[in-house]
Order: sequence, then structure tokens, then C-alpha cells
Amino acid sequence: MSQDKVWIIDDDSSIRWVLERAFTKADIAWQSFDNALPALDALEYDMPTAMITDVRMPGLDGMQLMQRVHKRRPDVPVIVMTAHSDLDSAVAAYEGGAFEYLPKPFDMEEAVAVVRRAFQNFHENHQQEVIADDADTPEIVGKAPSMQEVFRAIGRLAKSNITVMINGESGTGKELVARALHRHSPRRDNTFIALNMAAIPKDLIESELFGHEKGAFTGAAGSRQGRFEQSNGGTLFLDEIGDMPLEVQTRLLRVLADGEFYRVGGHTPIKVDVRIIAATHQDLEQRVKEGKFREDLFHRLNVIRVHLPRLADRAEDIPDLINHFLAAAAREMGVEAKVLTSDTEKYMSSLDWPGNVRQLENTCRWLTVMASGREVHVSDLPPELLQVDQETQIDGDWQTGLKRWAETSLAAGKEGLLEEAVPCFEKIMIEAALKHTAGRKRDAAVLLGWGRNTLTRKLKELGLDEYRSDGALEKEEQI
Ligand SMILES: Nc1ncnc2c1ncn2[C@@H]1O[C@H](COP(=O)(O)OP(=O)(O)OP(=O)(O)O)[C@@H](O)[C@H]1O
Repeated sequence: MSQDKVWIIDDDSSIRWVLERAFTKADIAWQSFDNALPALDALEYDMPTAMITDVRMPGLDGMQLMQRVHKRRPDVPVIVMTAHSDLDSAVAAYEGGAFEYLPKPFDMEEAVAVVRRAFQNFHENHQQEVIADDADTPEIVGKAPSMQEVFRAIGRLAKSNITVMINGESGTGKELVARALHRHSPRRDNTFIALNMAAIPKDLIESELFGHEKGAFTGAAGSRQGRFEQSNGGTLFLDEIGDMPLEVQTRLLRVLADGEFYRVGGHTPIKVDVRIIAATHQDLEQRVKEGKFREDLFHRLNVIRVHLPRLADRAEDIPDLINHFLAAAAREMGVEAKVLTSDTEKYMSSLDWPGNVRQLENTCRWLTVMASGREVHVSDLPPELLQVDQETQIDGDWQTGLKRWAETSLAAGKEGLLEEAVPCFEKIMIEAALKHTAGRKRDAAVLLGWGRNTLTRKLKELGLDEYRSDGALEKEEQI
């Protein structure tokens, strides 16, 4: 879109006139319609960045217009002006999906400010829309700032054919992003092929990529096209590129430089136009240093880098992802979607998820099949997720346990958390120290980093002043 534009829809010419003047003054492009139908027609070939419409109009009213606009262009924010500044019409406007409600009379500054906000909203949504508007591309869930960064990169790269390198641990969504890049590129009508270098036996990679001629090697009964030829005009996604054998790297570099290659055992050069998107979970710079990855190929592939965060590093997305996967699993299996109790959601959000989004997705499938009730409780989770919890506690990661306790208490509406936690914490520390010193308070105070008097006071406060380490009364020290 070259310039932001607001459409004004009102049958009242004086309102149109003041709005037009205000927008012109504010340097906002506008187009006016004196009723809803011509605006709907215009949507067939044009799209505004925002609309401002009156509610009461002859023919189609403003609310009906908004409904129809949302069906066709759900991302266009609609501002509704109404003469009735009552709650009901405001609620009705918002329920109908209005971006903003402007009760008449309003001043022009307000109208200009709302339209500017609507423009901004359009652009924010549009970035995500670009990613989600295609039925073939699964939605990419992510509101964490690190994912917004990824969305922005996809948006910016949408018109280009540039080589992209995607970094991220296994299961973080590298292939999903590669597909999104393809679907939003000028190549979208051609093939997208995904190949995982780590999954193909090393000696077959070359013929898989470049094809072979009949008799090129034992077992090559006929000639065969490789993936490069098959994805001509489209995109080839090379996953786990760090595992590509050095000889194949050399050939890949040549194709990237010359746009042509030979099939294995072939003598005729084959020209192709393929966009490469590569991905890896490895540190490729390190592989280059170790001599396992060609530096020139690295630079050739590393033109634009997109980094996908670990799931645990964007824990704020976990609840949305869970809902997304539970709904998808329910659809797949034709059952009602499970819902998580808030404790379960919190617990799942605090886990480490070494398998990232894939592991979370699999867990949601598992829950859809295995959880007995509609509500999923922590105890319904697969045993390996509960074990992790025990292990972290045994490992001494007491902060995780404490964090979880704090979150659960807050969720339960508890107040004065420190009053409960601090004495409990101190009691545990004191008891451990006294146990370690066989009840000798002087030594225990040193271990704890307190003075003797502080320890004595704390023992009193905590009701531990009768403490006996081994059943015997402490005689040796009267501190
Ligand atoms: N942000 C996301 N929103 C929704 N689904 C996601 C998201 N990220 C990943 N997924 C889903 O998680 C699964 C794993 O993603 P994907 O295969 O893209 O990961 P990957 O990084 O390519 O993994 P690997 O490196 O192991 O091949 C897929 O089913 C994908 O659809």
C-alpha cells in the first residue's frame, strides 16, 4: 500500500465536509461516500487503511456495512460514529467489531487521532495477516517480541527472492517459517520442497539434490530428477544444512554461483532458478572454524538471518500455543477440545520444553487422547513432564519450586506472600545449618553468615529456641 487512506461514509454532507477538511489539514488521504453500497463496491478493487462510518444511513446502515467489510477485509479497522452516546450503542458497536466508537458530537482532533491509531493498528495486524491469510500455511502463533521480530522479517522479505538462513533449536518452527517465506514470495505458485540433510544417508544426498543419470552408480536403473530440478522456479528448504557433506557443499556453492549443475553421472548442464532457504540448529560459524563447513558457502547462505527463539524463552506464548494445538487436535480427532486448569497452564508454561513447539504440540495431542475429563489437571500430564519437575527439585533448583509456589498462591488470590515464605525459608536454612553442626549454634551462625545474637533472636521468633540437634540438650554453649 503506497499511502494510508481513510474512507468516510456518511449520508450527511455537512459531516462529510468537516471530516474531509480536518483530514486534509492533517495530511491524511481520504475518499468520501454518501452511502454504504458504493463503498462496498469500491472494496472490490481498492482497500482503505481505515473507515469511518455513520450508523444511521438510508439503505445499509453502518453496522451492516461493518459486518460486510469485515467479511471481505477483516483487517480494515472501522470507526463508528453515532448520534447516541449511550452505552448500548457503544457496546453494540464494539460487539460488531468496531475499532473505535465516536459519539457525536466529537471534535475533529479526536477524529484525526482515532484515524491515526486505526492506521497504526492496520499495519500491526497486517504484518500478522500476511502470515495467517493463507489456508495452506498453518498459522504461526507468537505474540512474544522475539516472534514479532520474526513476523516482521517475513513481512519484509515477502517480496524478495533473497537467500535466508533460519537458526533455531529443533522444533522451534524453522520449517513453518520457511513455508511462510515461500507462500509470501513471488514464487508462491511454484513448488516448495523441504529436505532434511540429517535424515538422508550421506552417500545419497548428492543424487537426491542433483538427480542422476542411468547407470551413474550401482542401483541407478534409470535417470532421475533431483530436488533442484523439481523445485525449479520455487523454493528449496535445506534443513540441517550443517550436516551437509563437504563434497555436496562444494556442488551447492557452484549451483548458487552459476545457477546450473550436472546430474550425477551427467554431462549436460542443467539450469535452474531456485531460491534456497537453509536452516540449522548448529553454530555454523563454529563448524566453519572446525573445517566442517565451507566458509564461502556460509557467507553465501548467510545473507539474511532469522533467529527462532527457544520455546522456554518465549513462555508468554505457551498458553496461546496450547489452545491452538488443543483445538487442532480436537478437530483432527473429532472430539471436544480439552481445557487446562489455570494451574496446569501455569505449570506447563514454566517447563523447559527441550523439544520446543514440537514437544508442546505432541503433548497436546497426547492430552486430547489420554486426559480423562474435559478439564486437564497437572496430574493428567504425561509422566515425563511430571518427572522433569521432580528432577529439577532434586537437582536443588529450589527457585523453580518457589516460583511455582508464588505463582500458584497469587493465582489463588493469596496476599502477604513474603510473610509466609520468608520465615519458612529461614527455618529451613537454620535447621539445615544446625543439623550440619550437630546443634552448635555458634558454628551454625557462622555457616549462615549471621552473628550469634541474630541466630538466637531468629530461633526465638521462629519458635525454634528449644532446638536440640540430637536429642541432647546443648550444654556447651549458652549464647
Ligand atoms: N509458532 C508456531 N505456531 C504454531 N505452530 C508451530 C509454531 N512453531 C512450530 N509449530 C509447529 O511445531 C512443529 C515443529 O515445527 P517445525 O517442523 O517447523 O520445526 P523445525 O524447527 O523445522 O524442527 P526441526 O529442526 O526438528 O526440523 C510443527 O508441527 C509446526 O507446525
